[in-house]
Amino acid sequence: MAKQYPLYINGNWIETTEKLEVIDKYTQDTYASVYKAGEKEVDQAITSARVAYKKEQLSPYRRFEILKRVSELLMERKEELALVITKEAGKPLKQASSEIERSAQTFEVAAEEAKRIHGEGVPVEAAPGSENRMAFTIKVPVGVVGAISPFNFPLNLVSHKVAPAIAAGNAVILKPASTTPISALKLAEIFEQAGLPSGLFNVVVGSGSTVGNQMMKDERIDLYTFTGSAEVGLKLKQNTGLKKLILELGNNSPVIVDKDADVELAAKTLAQKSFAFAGQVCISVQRIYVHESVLGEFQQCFVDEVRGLKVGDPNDPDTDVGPMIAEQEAKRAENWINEAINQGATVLQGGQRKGTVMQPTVMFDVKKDMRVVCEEVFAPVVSILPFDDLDTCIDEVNESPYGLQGGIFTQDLDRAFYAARKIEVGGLMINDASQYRVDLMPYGGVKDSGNGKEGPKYSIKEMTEERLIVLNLNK
Ligand SMILES: NC(=O)c1ccc[n+]([C@@H]2O[C@H](COP(=O)([O-])OP(=O)(O)OC[C@H]3O[C@@H](n4cnc5c(N)ncnc54)[C@H](O)[C@@H]3O)[C@@H](O)[C@H]2O)c1
Ligand SMILES: O=C[C@H](O)CS(=O)(=O)O
Repeated sequence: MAKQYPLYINGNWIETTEKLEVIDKYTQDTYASVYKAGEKEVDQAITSARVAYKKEQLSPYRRFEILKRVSELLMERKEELALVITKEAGKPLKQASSEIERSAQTFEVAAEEAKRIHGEGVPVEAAPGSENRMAFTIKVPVGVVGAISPFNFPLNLVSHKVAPAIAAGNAVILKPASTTPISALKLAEIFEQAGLPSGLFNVVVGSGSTVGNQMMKDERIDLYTFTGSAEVGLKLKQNTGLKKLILELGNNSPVIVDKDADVELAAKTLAQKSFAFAGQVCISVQRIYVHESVLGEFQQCFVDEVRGLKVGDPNDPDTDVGPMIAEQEAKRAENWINEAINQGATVLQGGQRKGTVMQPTVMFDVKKDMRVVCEEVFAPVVSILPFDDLDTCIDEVNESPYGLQGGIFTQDLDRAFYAARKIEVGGLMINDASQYRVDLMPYGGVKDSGNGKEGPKYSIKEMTEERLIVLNLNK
């Protein structure tokens, strides 16, 4: 029988009357089931977070110790946890293992940051009439953080919310994606083992329209941190009133291969990185703008590399591209490809789908208003778009409503920096794919890709308030 996972509320493992099945995304068999949170459980989770926040004022050093221990335990349980991600998300094993390592890093960095939370001196004595005053700020936690996470990095994107929230002294209620909730429940086990007091971390599983909806309307949550689609991000913005809201949303990442690029480096890097987790990564390369003078060389090398990717069973340690999260998503990608073909596009490689597995696909002869180009494809599909003038290319790059990360391959520093100033993104990679991310760096988008930054140091800034203290002295 498939393993059953209870919810984690106030340090207790809770079984409810309804269960949700978690499917193995490759075999489509039932992998596990999870007890679903109803209104009562969501309410209990928020109440216990509020109570624990008031009661459990952990010192920064204690927060450091707990988060450091979580990081160690993640590494100790790496194999088991990687397998969970492979089953519940369909992520190829080697990419799932790397997610565990990254998650351990996220916790380690957050642990260190817990010891560096401080305010600053404010020179109020410089203002006329304030000569006898001194002032400084302190950083205080926001209180209760409501976190809602997507399916594609079920552990590390949860870690990016929970680790900084705890480092900053907050309590958390997490709603993971209902397709991939097991990693989050495993994290709760690890927190318990690491000694986090009850109530500071709670996991409630259920759909967006029930659990998510209830969370976003509850006045007792002080800050929301959401990663997911722009569509749901907008709903949160419309429903969370004046509460603080961090939004990490979608993208359709551009990368430019300029006339003086190291074409082989560009082609190999982009082929290796663009199809990771079947393109279901928010910073996946989607639009590759290639200078006409290097187009032939790039295309040949890129397509050859893509042909070498191993596609299929995510349990195979050599697999590069596994299944998508659901057949309906793979069918959507297939429809977008066919729609582009009907409008004149050609397929240089791939294009076929078998169940949930979509072949890594390279499109050419595309137009900028085709969905595979202008919307977020979130599938293993990239388009090659030729250009001859860098300014016109940058204008086209910036026509996208999104702006998370992008890239440019060039050996000309002037052109690289020119592009860095002009391209409207949260992060630009020079001589790398848009997918570059290490967990300590500031990460977040502009325009419809959201607002606020993640990366422990930056999330802690978002998840604390700066309080001013002024001393009125006699002399
Ligand atoms: N910018 C980033 O850092 C980043 C990272 C990963 C994924 N993403 C984006 O996430 C999307 C894919 O993930 P997804 O399909 O899980 O996204 P999604 O928006 O469908 O779901 C994200 C989360 O929101 C919940 N949700 C759904 N409807 C809700 C509602 N009405 N109220 C409250 N919560 C609700 C879901 O249950 C899930 O937990 C892509 O657009 C991708 O680009 C962005
Ligand atoms: O899907 C988007 C993620 O933010 C990518 S990563 O985990 O940061 O690499």
